[in-house]
Amino acid sequence: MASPRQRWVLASGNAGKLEEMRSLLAALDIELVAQTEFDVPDAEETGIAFVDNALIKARHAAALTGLPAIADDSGLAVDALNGAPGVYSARYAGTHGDDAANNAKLVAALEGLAPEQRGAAFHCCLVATRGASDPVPVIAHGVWRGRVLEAPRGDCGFGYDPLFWVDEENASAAEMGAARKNAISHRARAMRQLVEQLRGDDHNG
Ligand SMILES: O=c1nc[nH]c2c1ncn2[C@H]1C[C@H](O)[C@@H](COP(=O)(O)OP(=O)(O)OP(=O)(O)O)O1
Ligand SMILES: [Mg+2]
Repeated sequence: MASPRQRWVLASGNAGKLEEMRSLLAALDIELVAQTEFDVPDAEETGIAFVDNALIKARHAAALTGLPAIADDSGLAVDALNGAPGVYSARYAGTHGDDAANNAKLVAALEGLAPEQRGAAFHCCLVATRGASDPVPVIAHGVWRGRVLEAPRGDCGFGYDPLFWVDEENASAAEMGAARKNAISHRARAMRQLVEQLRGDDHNG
């Protein structure tokens, strides 16, 4: 008899991320439920590194739901700002999740810099934990390099996408469309690694 379909919690409150994670995880035969469906509040992101915060978020959701969980901690590291805003990307301008204010602050911080001085990388750390005290969480990391534009371009995506220019695509992350972004982004790269590890995982049934 086939085993029942597994349920996993997606430990994120970010609608843009959730949509991308769902489409990137479509290859796995598991039921994905957003943490908000269980009234799980946002975890406090006290970590120094992306992986710290991803672990915090995954364990938090697993502890409150009793289900295995997948979390994403991500952000933009700008070369000219020595890697800032980094893990503080979501609260760069002060208010958590205020994309417009964060983008405006980034544009101002890089004012006057030439294109070759505007390099940046999106990072995505994904963590899958089978429970709140899983001693062997699965960890993956993806990086996507680009340049920060002087002004936003495009309407797709979320966060810093309108400011993130990708030379090889001749488009910003907000212009290339979801399918293309999900083929090449930091999150796509991390998710491919995560799925590969979960597939080869005895504990995953
Ligand atoms: O593909 C992306 N395209 C554009 N911007 C992005 C992307 N990936 C991360 N970002 C930005 C959004 C946010 O400013 C920060 C993530 O912060 P981060 O704490 O991981 O997420 P969050 O607080 O929005 O949701 P949650 O913690 O509930 O998953 O980096
Ligand atoms: Mg967050």
